[in-house]
This record gives sequence, C-alpha cells and structure tokens, in this order.
Amino acid sequence: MTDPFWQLPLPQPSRAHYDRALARQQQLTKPPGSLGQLEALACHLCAQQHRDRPAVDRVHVAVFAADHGIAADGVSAFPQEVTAQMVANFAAGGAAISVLARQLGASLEVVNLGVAHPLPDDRGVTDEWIAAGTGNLMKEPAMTAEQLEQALEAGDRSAARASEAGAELFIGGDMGIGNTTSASALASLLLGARVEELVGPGTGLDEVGVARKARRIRAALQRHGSDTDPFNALASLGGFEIAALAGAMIGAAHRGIPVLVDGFIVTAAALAATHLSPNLMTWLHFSHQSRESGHRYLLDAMGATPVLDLDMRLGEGSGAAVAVPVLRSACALHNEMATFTEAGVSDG
Ligand SMILES: O=C(O)c1ccc[n+]([C@@H]2O[C@H](COP(=O)([O-])O)[C@@H](O)[C@H]2O)c1
Ligand SMILES: Cc1cc2nc[nH]c2cc1C
Repeated sequence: MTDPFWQLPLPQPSRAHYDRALARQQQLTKPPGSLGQLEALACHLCAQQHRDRPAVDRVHVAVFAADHGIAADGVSAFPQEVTAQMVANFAAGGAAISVLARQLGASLEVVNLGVAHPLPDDRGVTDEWIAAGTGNLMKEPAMTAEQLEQALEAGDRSAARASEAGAELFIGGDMGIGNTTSASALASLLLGARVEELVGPGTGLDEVGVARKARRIRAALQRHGSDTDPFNALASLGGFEIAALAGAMIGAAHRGIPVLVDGFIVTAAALAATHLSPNLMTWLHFSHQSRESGHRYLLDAMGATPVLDLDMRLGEGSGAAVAVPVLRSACALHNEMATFTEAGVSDG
C-alpha cells in the first residue's frame, strides 16, 4: 500500500532562490524594506517557483461546490438550491468570480463535488460528484472516510489540471450554502477555540440566527468529541468542497505551484490541510481578510498576514482574485526595477 498523496512529504521552496531574491531586494532603488509586504511576496514566490524572476501571469481558479445537510437547520440566510443555481452562474460567466477570472486572463474551473439540486445547466462543470450533500453534522458524520478520500483526490486532480495548464498560481474558491457552519466547526475543533470566536453571519444571518448557528456548531462538536486528528475532523465536520480544497492546496504544493488562499471557508480548509501536511504553510499566501467574524481569529492563529482587507465576504475565490494584481505588482517591481548600480543612485 502506498501512502495517500496528502501524507507524502512536500517539496521545499528553494532557500537559494529566496536568499538571492532577498539580496536583490536590498539592491533595488528604494530604501530597504520600503515596499513592505510586496518584498516578502516576491521573495517567497521566487523560492516557491524556483525562479529568480517570479511571475503570476498564468492563474488557475478552481471553484469547488457542494451542499451541506446542516443547511436544513436554518444556519444560512439563503436556501440550499442557491448552490446549484450559482454553479450554473459560474459556468455561464455571470458570477463575480467569472468576471474576475476573465479580467485576470485566468482559467476558471467549476467542480461539482456534491450539489444536492439538479443543475439547470451542467455545461462547463467538472463532475466529481460524491453525494447529494453531506450528512447533518449535528447528528451524524458529514461523510465517510471513503467519501473524504474521494474529495481530497478530486482536489488533487484539479491541481494536476492546473499544473498541466502551466499555472503559476493556484486559487481555490468555495460555493456551498451552509458551509460557514462547517468551516467554523472545523476551525473551532482544530484550534481548540471557543465557538463564539469563529461563528458569524455567513451570507447574512441576524443576531438570533447567529446564536442558533452557534448552538448547532456546539452540538456538532459535542457529537464529534475531542479527536483532533485532521482526517477524522474533516470526515466528521467538513464539507465535500472544504475537503477538496484541502486536497487541491496540498496537490498544488506537491507540483510546486504557490497557492493564494481566499476567505473564511478556504482558510479553514487551509488550516485542515496544514494539519494533514504540516509543511504546506510555506506554499500559501493569504489574499484578504474576510468580513466574516472569525476570519481574523483564524488568520491570527495561523500566523497569516492577508494582503487586502476590503470587507468582502463572498467566497468563490473572489478575494484571492482581487489580490492577484498586487502579486503581479510585486513580481514586476522585483523583476524590472533598476539596482542602485544600474541607475547610478547612491545607496545609504
Ligand atoms: O469567503 C468568505 O469569507 C465567505 C463568508 C461568508 C459567506 N461566504 C459564502 O456564502 C456561502 C456560505 O454562507 P452560509 O451563510 O450559507 O453558511 C458560501 O457559498 C460561501 O462561499 C463566504
Ligand atoms: C447569491 C450567492 C452567491 C454566492 N457566492 C458564494 N456564496 C454565495 C452565496 C450566495 C447566496
């Protein structure tokens, strides 16, 4: 029996490329450190891509969609059929991520892991269907171990397609009514944090709704017990799309592709993925801080500094897509600025 891909050691970003990139940043015509986080972004991209001149021109966006049994329990401001309707909207080109992917010249893949309602139109949707939504995590495990393996492998296949297309950056997005409940439960278990730190309005619950959602999450955590093994946590609490995201991020890292993490749900998937594959953190960039309460806590717990804070809370990979131009600027500055010597500028 060979080990599953998520248990295999990840490649290391290149220390030599990182050191050369850092040295170059000191030589560019600017006071050292004055480009702030852009300098660190460029250096990490050099190390991850094993290149002295990094680039994120070719971006692959994969939106993973699935439904959640818990959606029947009043944890979302929207009905479950919206998942199917939005999947059709992604593929038809009318969703926010469709617009942003076009604007970036990125490839956009929509992956159906377990949308419960029939798709009005499944053209342009990658079929990785597992089941009509997860089990209700208050009462039963969200999925079986076999289903979790299927979801992780579906994510890895998406990363393989990104690699075949020559992607220089991987963005995973999520779509699933009810998935902030699953993400909060998962994060709360893996971080040993109080539910109140991680629960929020999602698509727009009021205070009463958030309190009800917190009770559902506590019930799920009580049912699950204190087992913090990440595989068991994902099977018990995760969504199919969350598991696929974890698999896709690990799969991208295995293929040497840096990952730009989106909002609350994708960050929870990244947390689970880093528990499955501890060196994954060195492959991740964090795009934005979502408005969803709990995202700040999650980012802080992971020691992550997001690039943007625009009060977004959409999901779909949209926050990551909006941050791509910042990464492109970091690359252009690193690659094209003159050094002090080249420009004849006196250094300090
Ligand atoms: O990415 C985020 O930070 C984010 C925050 C709140 C909601 N969402 C999106 O809204 C949906 C989940 O919200 P809910 O209220 O149904 O749990 C799902 O499709 C997510 O992509 C996404
Ligand atoms: C309309 C809508 C679009 C979304 N995109 C991601 N999650 C979403 C949730 C809703 C409700």
